Amino acid sequence: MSDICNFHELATLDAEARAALLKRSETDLSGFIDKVRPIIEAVRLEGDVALARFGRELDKAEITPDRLKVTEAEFDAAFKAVEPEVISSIRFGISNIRTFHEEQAPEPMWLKEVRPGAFAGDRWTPIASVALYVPRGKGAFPSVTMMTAVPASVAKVPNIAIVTPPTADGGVDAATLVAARLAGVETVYKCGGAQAVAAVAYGTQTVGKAIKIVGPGSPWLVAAKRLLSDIIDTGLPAGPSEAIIFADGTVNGAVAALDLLIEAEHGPDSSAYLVTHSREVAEAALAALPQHWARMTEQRVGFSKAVLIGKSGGIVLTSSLEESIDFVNAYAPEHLEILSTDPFAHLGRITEAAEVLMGPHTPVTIANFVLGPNAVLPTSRWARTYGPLSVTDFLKRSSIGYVTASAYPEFAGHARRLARYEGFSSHENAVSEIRDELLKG
Ligand SMILES: NC(=O)c1ccc[n+]([C@@H]2O[C@H](COP(=O)([O-])OP(=O)(O)OC[C@H]3O[C@@H](n4cnc5c(N)ncnc54)[C@H](O)[C@@H]3O)[C@@H](O)[C@H]2O)c1
Ligand SMILES: N[C@H](CO)Cc1c[nH]c[nH+]1
Ligand SMILES: [Zn+2]
Repeated sequence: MSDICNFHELATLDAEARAALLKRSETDLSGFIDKVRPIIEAVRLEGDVALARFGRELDKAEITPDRLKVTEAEFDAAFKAVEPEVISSIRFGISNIRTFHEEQAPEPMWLKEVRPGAFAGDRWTPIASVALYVPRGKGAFPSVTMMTAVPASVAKVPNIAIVTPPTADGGVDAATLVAARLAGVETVYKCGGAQAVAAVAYGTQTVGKAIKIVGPGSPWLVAAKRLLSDIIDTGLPAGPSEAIIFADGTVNGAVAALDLLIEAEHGPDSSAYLVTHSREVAEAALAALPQHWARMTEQRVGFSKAVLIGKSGGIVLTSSLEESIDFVNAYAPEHLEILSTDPFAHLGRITEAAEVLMGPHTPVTIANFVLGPNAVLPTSRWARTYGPLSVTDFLKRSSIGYVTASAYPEFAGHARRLARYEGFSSHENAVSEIRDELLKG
């Protein structure tokens, strides 16, 4: 055992203790649900006044109802406030994220001739409106702005708005505004957490109603999305960040420790494990933690220590490579690093992970910010059914069908028979001789 980081030897754990390792802070949201219910109701009834009040109470921001929308002047000031080098890195990230998402975008329409003279396919069109949630509690997230705004813009959504908590001075994080404008989004509202979800679900005097909200956030946001999911599409479930560093023993354990700390530093509600069957790697990682903590800020040391000695983090020493892979698949992490000199040797057996980052030169940080794939990813084991945020989250699909006169008789015959079997007389009539006669006359 270690007092700086959990060290679980998997073979020594019973089934209950193993199952506990798979839990996340989001697994039980009951404490948050009850507290966000009145926030949602207040925003529904009072609109902007409630948004400003919660901004003052929860974000400790100097915010008033008339300042909820970011102005042109605030955007311009943001470009002056952010260092040119940071703006250049935002441009670099946006360019890669755009390249990735343009490649990912489906063809606007395809049609296949399923039988001679009969065609069927899909058409994709943008959703009418979307709100992008950019967190601002335990950090600033221009990267989340890039990751949500770029695919929305590639999808050509006509109404895109960002919602993000106000800063103490009643503004918005400057780099978030820079990223928004460079990604093509000009509407930004200063509200966060549950009140932001309620604002875009119901609309307020200032905040426009949206039909969908995407973007990650704290359990406050996740709880509100759950409560409002009947009236707004809440997209993929993206809560507190989490990662598994899966090491096969071919890369130095100190590197594994370095990467274990990446997502562990988001907050005490995050989850982070190093999973390896190599005792040497596990012990080297444990030994390296203090030297890495010595180079981190006090706040991030506090968060990552809380994760690594808490219920959702630490080092997991397995008895074989197979057992490591089974653990990874059972955990279904948001981010997975395959820390190996031959990562592709393992990729085929990893089936449950929202993002798989290959080899020692692809740490989570690079994918979080600038690689191109989307870093808004499903958490809390939702990677078993959801993928990363993508262009298709901002589009909807319609089926297209077209039967020509020459193909019609064969299709009508089969459809008629099935309509009669199911007992739908109107369905049957519509493909009977009645139609032939009406079309002739
Ligand atoms: N899954 C992903 O793709 C992904 C990406 C980036 C970040 N994240 C995660 O998003 C989260 C961001 O969280 P955050 O806290 O930094 O920002 P946040 O914006 O989600 O949360 C801050 C908001 O929480 C609300 N809040 C705080 N205390 C409250 C209280 N007592 N009662 C009611 N509401 C309260 C406030 O409205 C505040 O504006 C982190 O957990 C991070 O790990 C996830
Ligand atoms: N790790 C986050 C997704 O889980 C993305 C991010 C942005 N900034 C830092 N990290
Ligand atoms: Zn991160």
